[in-house]
Amino acid sequence: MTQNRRPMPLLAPSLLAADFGNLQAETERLAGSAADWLHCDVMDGRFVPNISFGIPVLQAIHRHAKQPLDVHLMIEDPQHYLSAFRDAGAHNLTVHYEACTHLHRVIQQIKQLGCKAGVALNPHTPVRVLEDVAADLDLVCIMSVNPGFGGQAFIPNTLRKVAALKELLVDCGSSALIEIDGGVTSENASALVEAGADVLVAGSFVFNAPDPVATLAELRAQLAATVNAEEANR
Ligand SMILES: O=C(CO)[C@@H](O)[C@H](O)COP(=O)(O)O
Repeated sequence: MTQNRRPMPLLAPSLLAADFGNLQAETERLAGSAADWLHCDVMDGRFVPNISFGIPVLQAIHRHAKQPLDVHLMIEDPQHYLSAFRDAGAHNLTVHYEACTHLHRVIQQIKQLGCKAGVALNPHTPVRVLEDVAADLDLVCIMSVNPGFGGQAFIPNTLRKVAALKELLVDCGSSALIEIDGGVTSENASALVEAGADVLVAGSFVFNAPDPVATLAELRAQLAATVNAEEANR
């Protein structure tokens, strides 16, 4: 029996770590890079103890972006703002499990808007809470730091969580991608992909590097080697 080749993991640099004074240049320089998506962190100062940017800034990023915008809403009551973020250019809309009383309804709303629907889980939230919505999801984002700030240390328990989520998605017949967000570097990227991650978000590792475009290319090459080695051992 022939087994399907695993798709290459996607890279989503987080613009939270970019130079906000030069967002046009920061976005444009990623145009020809190994970035598959541009990760945009929206924070409201309520769900998380920080405020980043909102709809007008997302609109501005979208004007200059060549890649789809992967929008991570770290906000309370996201249901009130979904269509505004879609209109501003969001391709993926990810809401937090912890911020949604009526999560199933919010997921349906995102899909009705024509966006890909994602749910993010804080580090303390077990993956099993997604059992009854997994089949409807396009993306599950596992937070590997506590949300709110860039530049934090990766939480090692994430690796166990990725494997548990992979199992849950298979059991539920879900084709949702597994995204990891927070503290991702070349040190943990291969282990994350081996555990089952499909999308890696990296902020400070990319933007604090002397050459973010070269860093993305190196990460892409590293992950290609990881996947190829995995295929060779199957
Ligand atoms: O959502 C968040 C933080 O809340 C992340 O997207 C960070 O922006 C990732 O940044 P690094 O941990 O890679 O610096």
